[in-house]
Amino acid sequence: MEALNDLRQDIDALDAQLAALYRRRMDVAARIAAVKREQGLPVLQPEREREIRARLAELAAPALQPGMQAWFGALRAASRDWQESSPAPGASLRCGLLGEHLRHSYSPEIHAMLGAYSYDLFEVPPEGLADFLHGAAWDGLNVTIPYKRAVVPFCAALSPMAKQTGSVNTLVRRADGTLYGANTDADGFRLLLERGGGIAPGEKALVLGSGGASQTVQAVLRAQGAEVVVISRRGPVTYDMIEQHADARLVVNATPVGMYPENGISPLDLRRVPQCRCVLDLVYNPARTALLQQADRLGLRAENGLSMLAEQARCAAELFLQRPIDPARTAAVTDTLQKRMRNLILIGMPGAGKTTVGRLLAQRLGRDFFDADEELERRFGCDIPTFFAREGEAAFRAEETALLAELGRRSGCVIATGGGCVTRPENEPLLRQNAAVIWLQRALDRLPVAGRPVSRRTTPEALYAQRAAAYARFSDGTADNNGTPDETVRQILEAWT
Ligand SMILES: Nc1ncnc2c1ncn2[C@@H]1O[C@H](COP(=O)(O)OP(=O)(O)O)[C@@H](O)[C@H]1O
Ligand SMILES: O=C(O)C1=C[C@@H](OP(=O)(O)O)[C@@H](O)[C@H](O)C1
Ligand SMILES: [Mg+2]
Repeated sequence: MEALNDLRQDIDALDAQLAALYRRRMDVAARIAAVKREQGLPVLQPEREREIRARLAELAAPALQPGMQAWFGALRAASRDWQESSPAPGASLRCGLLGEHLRHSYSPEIHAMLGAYSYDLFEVPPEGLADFLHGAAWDGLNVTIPYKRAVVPFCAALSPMAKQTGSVNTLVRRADGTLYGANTDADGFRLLLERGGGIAPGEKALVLGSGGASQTVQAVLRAQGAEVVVISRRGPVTYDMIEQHADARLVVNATPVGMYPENGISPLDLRRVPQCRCVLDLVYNPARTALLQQADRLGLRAENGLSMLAEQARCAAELFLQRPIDPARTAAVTDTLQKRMRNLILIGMPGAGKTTVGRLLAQRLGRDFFDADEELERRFGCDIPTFFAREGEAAFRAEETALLAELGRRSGCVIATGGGCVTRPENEPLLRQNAAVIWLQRALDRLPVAGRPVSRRTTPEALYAQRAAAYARFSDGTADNNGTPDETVRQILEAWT
């Protein structure tokens, strides 16, 4: 007979090993929790649970199965509780954006995708700046206008780029309480430049504007060996001297010209820079400024400032958290933001379902909905046939264009247009500046004509022949509306959100 005590020693030793394995298992579980959190995955994934149970079934004799499955089931439940409650790294950090007047900022949204820290907007008047920086309300900050230079004297140490440009957009309070200032706008612009195809040493780049953002852009371009010419209204090289730099290969807009709500204005006619192959606009609202739309038309590479915004935030988050964040996250953040910011605009034949599908789509997305025709009827104080009869089509089109200019500069809305909005070429940039424009298609014999003055004076076939090319030119893609409105909405959600 074996001695009971010896056997108990064996059991105790095994328990000690199991306890050590348990600790290791929980450590791995916490790391899994961090990855899941970063990827937005739930802790419990039933598919994975099924897989594990099937695998365990192979690992013990049938007689041991019930007990072992129960035991591992309890282990996994404890692991899930642990994953739910394990604190995310940085969860206790208080970060935010420092500025004087912070209007709508995308930074809280972006940082929510990058880390678990809190992120607030800190509006501080100039006379309160020193107290705020010395105060205890924050651990890490992004800095914006007008403080990027003003915070430099408060820093005990600066990153090389912050030192070189005299501009700080990221501040962290270090363990010893002193402040470290960095310029991650430079990282952001480096990425934007790369997306635009880069610049070769000796190539000429025109930088529009001479303010803070321009200083950072210039420093990055010079570091890559570019010949930088700064164009500004009052500097040594003004806009009327551009022809002397017609050999420039790259144009960077570092002015706020064309930025919301001043949409539609361009700082420069790109035809004056005939050798240019790429245009980078630091503006990201609207997504396609007048400058970038012209670049598109001329067949040039064109990039807005959204990826720069996302990359400067990712690099700032690395400093807040003191750990690396996968560079691929920038593309994911940019994509999410771009989809959230842009309008979804429906165009297409009268009666194709723009109003019906648009309203439903907005409802599904929880977005604001605007129907151009309804909006005009409200303004006219009468329905569209009455307005057509009284004022004529030209007057209607003029009002429609003015309305599209207003609606087109919004963000994140669903907009149903009137079927004839493609008859005026000037409406195209208004619609496209900040939107995915979707051509809604429905069989011509299903289109109603009642209440539609244009449809009543012609046939759907003739109207379609007149307009099809314009619908194609104005749109980024199509959606088929021959099924139910629900099906059409699903198609659009799938492809465009
Ligand atoms: N997918 C669909 N299935 C059935 N009827 C539809 C569908 N889409 C639109 N309709 C109907 O067609 C008519 C015209 O739709 P509407 O949304 O007013 O078109 P639009 O705004 O493009 O002129 C409405 O009576 C609407 O209910
Ligand atoms: O096709 C057109 O020229 C028009 C279409 C109508 O809108 P729907 O497309 O919503 O019917 C309305 O804007 C107006 O009657 C002119
Ligand atoms: Mg309509």
